[in-house]
Amino acid sequence: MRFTKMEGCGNDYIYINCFEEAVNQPEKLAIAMSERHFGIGADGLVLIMPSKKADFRMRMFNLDGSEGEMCGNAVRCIGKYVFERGMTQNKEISLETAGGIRYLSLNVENEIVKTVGVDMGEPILEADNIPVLHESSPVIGKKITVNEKELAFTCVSMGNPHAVTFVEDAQALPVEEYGTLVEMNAFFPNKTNVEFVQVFDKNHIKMRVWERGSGETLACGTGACASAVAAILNGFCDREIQVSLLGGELTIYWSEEDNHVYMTGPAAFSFDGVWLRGV
Ligand SMILES: N[C@H](CCC[C@H](N)C(=O)O)C(=O)O
Repeated sequence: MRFTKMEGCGNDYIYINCFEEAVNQPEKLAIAMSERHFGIGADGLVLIMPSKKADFRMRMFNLDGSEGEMCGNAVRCIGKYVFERGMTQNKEISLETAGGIRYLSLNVENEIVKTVGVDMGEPILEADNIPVLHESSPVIGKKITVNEKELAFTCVSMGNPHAVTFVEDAQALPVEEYGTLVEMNAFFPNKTNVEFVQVFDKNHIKMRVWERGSGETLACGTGACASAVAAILNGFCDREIQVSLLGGELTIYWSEEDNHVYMTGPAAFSFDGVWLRGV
């Protein structure tokens, strides 16, 4: 089975073109391929598929085999993939995901996709729809105790669930220890992705992420959007924010006009390969 390794800000997935390859057990394949010693090594698996509702369809699986509804970094990578591999000539592309249809806008120079802008839609702030167990919406400052330390979370769904907390020093934080505890906390019926955010100024934040089903990754596109929305809701930032991640930079803009969140950032090919094991 042919595959392609791509990354967006260091958030790396294995991409399979399902117009050419058949994948029968994506959950198992995600676990096998994502494993670094017996597999390829990645944060998970992404399938590029035909769609009845949009130009293309994406399914994404975390490294533990669980399916995520949305993935911002993968959405940008798919834009680069389908354009540069001749699957479309369009620079405006619609993509069906389990979290809704997303609209991509490719910035192309000499037939190379330099960056991809994505209309990530409206952030979901109703507790029941994130979902998080909480009496009121929006969910701002929800207290969760991890290892005897109380943290306050702002909860946002970008199609997939995120819990964002603001910290003094993101670099010094025990992200793995705190991340697991929050991901698994009973307040989150579908578990959650967890973001630790340090505010530099009104237009610049740093984010580390603990991803549901994958652990700490170098970046998370939906997490960057959720963190920007949370920073704005808490009055820390203006509507255009640069998000510095361990693996790169994203620009997020939450429009007052249409309430949509817009993400712009890079996408890159790493290598093509052929998978020789089963699942
Ligand atoms: N890294 C992805 C998000 C994956 C989310 C996944 N871990 C989930 O279970 O929701 C991003 O760039 O948006």
